[in-house]
Amino acid sequence: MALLTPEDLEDLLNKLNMNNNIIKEATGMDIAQMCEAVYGTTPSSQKVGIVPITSGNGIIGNFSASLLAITEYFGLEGFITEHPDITGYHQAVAGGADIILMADDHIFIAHNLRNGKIATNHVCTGVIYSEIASRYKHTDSKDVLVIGLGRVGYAGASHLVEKGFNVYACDPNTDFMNKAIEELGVKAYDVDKPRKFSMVFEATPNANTISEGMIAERCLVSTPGIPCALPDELVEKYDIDLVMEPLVIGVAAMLYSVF
Ligand SMILES: N[C@@H](CCCCNC(=O)[C@H]1CCC=N1)C(=O)O
Ligand SMILES: [Mg+2]
Repeated sequence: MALLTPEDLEDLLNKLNMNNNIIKEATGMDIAQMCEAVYGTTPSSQKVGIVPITSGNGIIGNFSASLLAITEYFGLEGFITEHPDITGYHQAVAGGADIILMADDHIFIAHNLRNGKIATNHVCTGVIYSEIASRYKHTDSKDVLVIGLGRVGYAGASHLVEKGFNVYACDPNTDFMNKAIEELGVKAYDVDKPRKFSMVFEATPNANTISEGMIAERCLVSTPGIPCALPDELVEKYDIDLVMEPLVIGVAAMLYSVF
């Protein structure tokens, strides 16, 4: 899984506001409304404890600070514990946190200590970005293209199938592809028989995974990015609404999913 870098997290709130405007324009809803629609919840002044974790590659600069910024963006009180790891976890609980946010290199969780709900970043990221793609208002198609069937892509494809969309998917990993066909009933996107989609959800660690044959003249591409799935020439040539932000939108979904 691609680990965030401090550079990915620079200028986070500007990126959030920019993407929120694109989401509003393309779907008629902002990110808070979208999260509320998906999870049926709203914030109610929960206190969020953010615990830095030193395992694996260790603490990522700006990561905890980004989580605090996101928490406050949604009107919640947040705090970063002075210590990491177990000592930090103890400080978060003793400090009255209702929700704990913490991540090692494999799993990033939100855990609500009051109602027991727990969420992961990879599932919530897949769900919210695929939801954004599916709500594109400039189409009446039910076809959505999902590029990438790893932990994030699979969660998004599953969400779209549940919502009744026609999901076409592609992933170079045939095991991932077969699993999604068998378990979700997605159709394999056939590069030899290109179809042009107005709604695309991409979740891969590679650049330029979207080719010209895949997209309609006017389309919405929704992706956590890192790197960008769209080649520059396509962005110039077509009228593409691109929703691409590496962390905040996924964390917003995590919080709403445990309220
Ligand atoms: N242990 C570190 C955080 C490690 C987060 C690694 N996970 C990712 O980078 C995932 C989360 C969203 C996108 N990639 C710390 O507490 O500072
Ligand atoms: Mg990507």
